[in-house]
Amino acid sequence: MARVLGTEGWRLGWCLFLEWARREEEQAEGDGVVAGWPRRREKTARPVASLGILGAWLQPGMAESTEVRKLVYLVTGGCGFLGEHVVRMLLQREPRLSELRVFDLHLGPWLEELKTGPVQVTAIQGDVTQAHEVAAAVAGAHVVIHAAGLVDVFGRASPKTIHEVNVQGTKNVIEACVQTGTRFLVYTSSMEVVGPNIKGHPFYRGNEDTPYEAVHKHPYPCSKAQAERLVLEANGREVRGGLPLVTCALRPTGIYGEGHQIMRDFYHQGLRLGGRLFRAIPASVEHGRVYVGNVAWMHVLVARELERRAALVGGQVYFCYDESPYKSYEDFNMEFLGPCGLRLVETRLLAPYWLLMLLAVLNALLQWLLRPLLLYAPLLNPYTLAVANTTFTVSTDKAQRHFGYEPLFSWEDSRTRTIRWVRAMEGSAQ
Ligand SMILES: NC(=O)C1=CN([C@@H]2O[C@H](COP(=O)(O)OP(=O)(O)OC[C@H]3O[C@@H](n4cnc5c(N)ncnc54)[C@H](O)[C@@H]3O)[C@@H](O)[C@H]2O)C=CC1
Ligand SMILES: CC(C)CCC[C@@H](C)[C@H]1CC[C@H]2[C@@H]3[C@H](O)CC4=CC(=O)CC[C@]4(C)[C@H]3CC[C@]12C
Repeated sequence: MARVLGTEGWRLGWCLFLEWARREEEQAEGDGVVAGWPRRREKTARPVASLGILGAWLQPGMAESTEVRKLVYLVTGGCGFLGEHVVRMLLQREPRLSELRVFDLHLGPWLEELKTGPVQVTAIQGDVTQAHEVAAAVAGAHVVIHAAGLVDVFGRASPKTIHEVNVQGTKNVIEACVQTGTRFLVYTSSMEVVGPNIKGHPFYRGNEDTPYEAVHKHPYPCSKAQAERLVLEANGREVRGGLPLVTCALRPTGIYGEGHQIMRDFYHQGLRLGGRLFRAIPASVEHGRVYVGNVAWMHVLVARELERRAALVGGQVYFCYDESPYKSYEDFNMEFLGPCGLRLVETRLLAPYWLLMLLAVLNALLQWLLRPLLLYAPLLNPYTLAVANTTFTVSTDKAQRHFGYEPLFSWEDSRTRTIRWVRAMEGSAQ
């Protein structure tokens, strides 16, 4: 990551240093936001001041860097499936990072190994529904990537809890930015904000401007849609110090890759069924998927560009896309599970759609009946069946046009990495 300074590098380094010194000086004079960046907490406010003018170049691991490390990022939900990839991507690809705060309800042990590098990694165990915890974590951060959320379409959590985490949690993040002077906020939204809708209308290779009747009933897409609206409406609000908040929302389709719990579930189910999975969804139904590394990369890129291209990117939504092929949900999973020894058995004649819907409704009924005794939350319910059974794919270049996004991982890379991860799971069928 660190590059050796040549003549050009020194010139660039010197310019960056002057700009850094100017901002530090302005920050020391005023109480609040200066030149786009808010004041940092005292603990991290002047990490190099005592080392003198060349202090920044003398920090371990920074001596040869062309960039001055000065930015503080906060990732909420940083220990989740996507969050972990965002955290690792920031450490690898954001050379201006000085501190990375990882905020999550449940902290992962893997965070420990990240604490030895040049970036200060601060693990914060906290709850987004608690405004004071969020404000304390946000204070002094330059950029917030808000990926925390309750991803539940199986009826594990109550609609109230989903709303509290996804909507109230997002409100808390926005208010914390406003109160503390943090100017840049990236929200992890979802394709579910658009669809599939309850009428089962197809969305075929659509983009951000494709008209679609977005009607939600399920608590998860409802909450994501509300939270996304709050984030976009907050764009331009004045934050502490007088400068405007710049926000945007990324809408991934179905994310896959290392750490994907549902892929793990399908894999283990296949093993239990003697290496077989039974097709439930017609192969002709296309379901949009995107590799987690590319979703993380898009977050890192847009966060970087929010200041420079505030007028263009602020208040915008972007589908998260890459080169993953358009396939049905099950056929796509077989791209990884097939090479790991599972096969997809064709059962269309045995399991027509009406039968699947009947089973899904029965599951929902059982869930309701058993709720006082135990939590029954199978993958198949009327909502998941409708989502899996409705074509929903995106085709867009908006992120490429607005902030230069190109997938970092090719389809071949994404596939290879995911297969390697499945194979590494205990009890591989190979
Ligand atoms: N998995 C997918 O296919 C997609 C996910 N998304 C969105 O991406 C984001 C991340 O999702 P995943 O990584 O898949 O889910 P995940 O469940 O693996 O990660 C979410 C993280 O948020 C944390 N969290 C939950 N409640 C919290 C609270 N009250 N306070 C603090 N942290 C809390 C969890 O502990 C978890 O680490 C979510 O906002 C989700 O809506 C969007 C599109 C697709
Ligand atoms: C045999 C069954 C019919 C197959 C069930 C598969 C389902 C569990 C999954 C099919 C589509 C998935 C959803 C989709 O990828 C979009 C999503 C976006 C999000 O923001 C959160 C996750 C999810 C709702 C995802 C959940 C699992 C499926 C419903």
